[in-house]
Amino acid sequence: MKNALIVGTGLIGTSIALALSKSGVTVYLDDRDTTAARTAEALGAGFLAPPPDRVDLAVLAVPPAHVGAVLAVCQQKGLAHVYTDAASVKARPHDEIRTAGGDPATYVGGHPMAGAERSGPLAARPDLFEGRPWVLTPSSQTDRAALNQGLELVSLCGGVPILMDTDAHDQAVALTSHAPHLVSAIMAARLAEAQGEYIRVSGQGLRDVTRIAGGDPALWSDILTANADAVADVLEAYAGDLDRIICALRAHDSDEEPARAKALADLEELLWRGNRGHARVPDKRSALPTEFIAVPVAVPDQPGALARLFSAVSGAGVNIEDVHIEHSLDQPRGLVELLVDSGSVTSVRRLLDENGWAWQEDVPLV
Ligand SMILES: NC(=O)C1=CN([C@@H]2O[C@H](COP(=O)(O)OP(=O)(O)OC[C@H]3O[C@@H](n4cnc5c(N)ncnc54)[C@H](O)[C@@H]3O)[C@@H](O)[C@H]2O)C=CC1
Ligand SMILES: O=C(O)C(=O)Cc1ccc(O)cc1
Repeated sequence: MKNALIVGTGLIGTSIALALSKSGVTVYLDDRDTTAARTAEALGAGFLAPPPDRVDLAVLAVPPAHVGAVLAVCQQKGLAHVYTDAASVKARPHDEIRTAGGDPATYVGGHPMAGAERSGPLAARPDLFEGRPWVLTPSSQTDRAALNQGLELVSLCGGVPILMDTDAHDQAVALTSHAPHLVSAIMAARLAEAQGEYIRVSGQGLRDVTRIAGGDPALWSDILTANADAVADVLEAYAGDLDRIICALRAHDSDEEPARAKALADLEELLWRGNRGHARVPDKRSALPTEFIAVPVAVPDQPGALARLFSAVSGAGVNIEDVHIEHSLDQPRGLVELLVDSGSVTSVRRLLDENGWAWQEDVPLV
């Protein structure tokens, strides 16, 4: 791929543009919000100018409801040889392409399974898609060349391609992304009016399960309404579990021994099933080929402490594959887990010792 056009320079479009520019692709930027497009250009994502000739690929990183119409306009102008999008739902945009007068042959649907709860170009990162699944949804009308260009895009962004049909994609993300987003919002919504005194008593777990509730409500209502039936099916299954658990909690101190036993069995069954489901959630580690070790390090809650830690470790050319930070509110320190290649652990520990960092026993992750 020599050149590309990104339409929609928010979080996802700018992240794709940054990754492509880093790989030497000439990137042109377009957004109906000129501030977003200028910001993306200032970040080094590409050029805010119409492409002088037809580009190899146009990526439409606009909200799902806009994909069909934007594609039809871009195709009418002949801006690119091939088109893809990044929308979190696939069946409805695909149908809308036909009604908007678009050509399905030069289009392959796409959905990178990476993002954030923040929107806009300032939240973008060139490594956002590194090791992450990226679904492509070619239809029977998609040209082979369009699929190949989509695969090249995924590869240039460091993603892991997964081919699916649009309905299977939408059912999958209802389970893994859309219904979980709503549950996160339901939990966070309970806190909106709660007493401040209660909110103070919050642990890291609450932060984990409510993080995605910070997402843009306008974008998420577009996503959820475009996949409404599949999301409602998953919520009904959650409701079944909730009903059973409410009954179990109400019956746990019943006078009847069989009722107490059933209540406990129902509660434990859900908790064990939860453990099994949690163990199946893939993360970056499972997409990476080598064995990684987590090295936990105590880090003081001081300005510049993280920067000093990273520069100490990267001194030996060690690549930090991932970082988990456990903040302890009201504590003068946090725990930072550095994820490194097993072959680098000895040098990492030596560097930490030499620079006065307290590390704990390493934990093999795979
Ligand atoms: N936020 C996330 O974590 C993820 C989002 N996605 C999908 O990526 C797409 C973009 O989402 P974000 O980057 O998060 O949103 P964003 O709000 O950060 O960026 C969207 C951009 O599209 C522009 N835009 C809207 N309509 C337009 C139009 N008709 N023509 C030109 N520009 C237009 C907006 O001005 C905005 O700058 C959405 O379809 C979303 O479903 C996919 C994966 C993750
Ligand atoms: O913030 C996160 O962790 C996400 O999982 C973001 C995300 C949001 C929407 C998508 O369609 C895909 C990924």
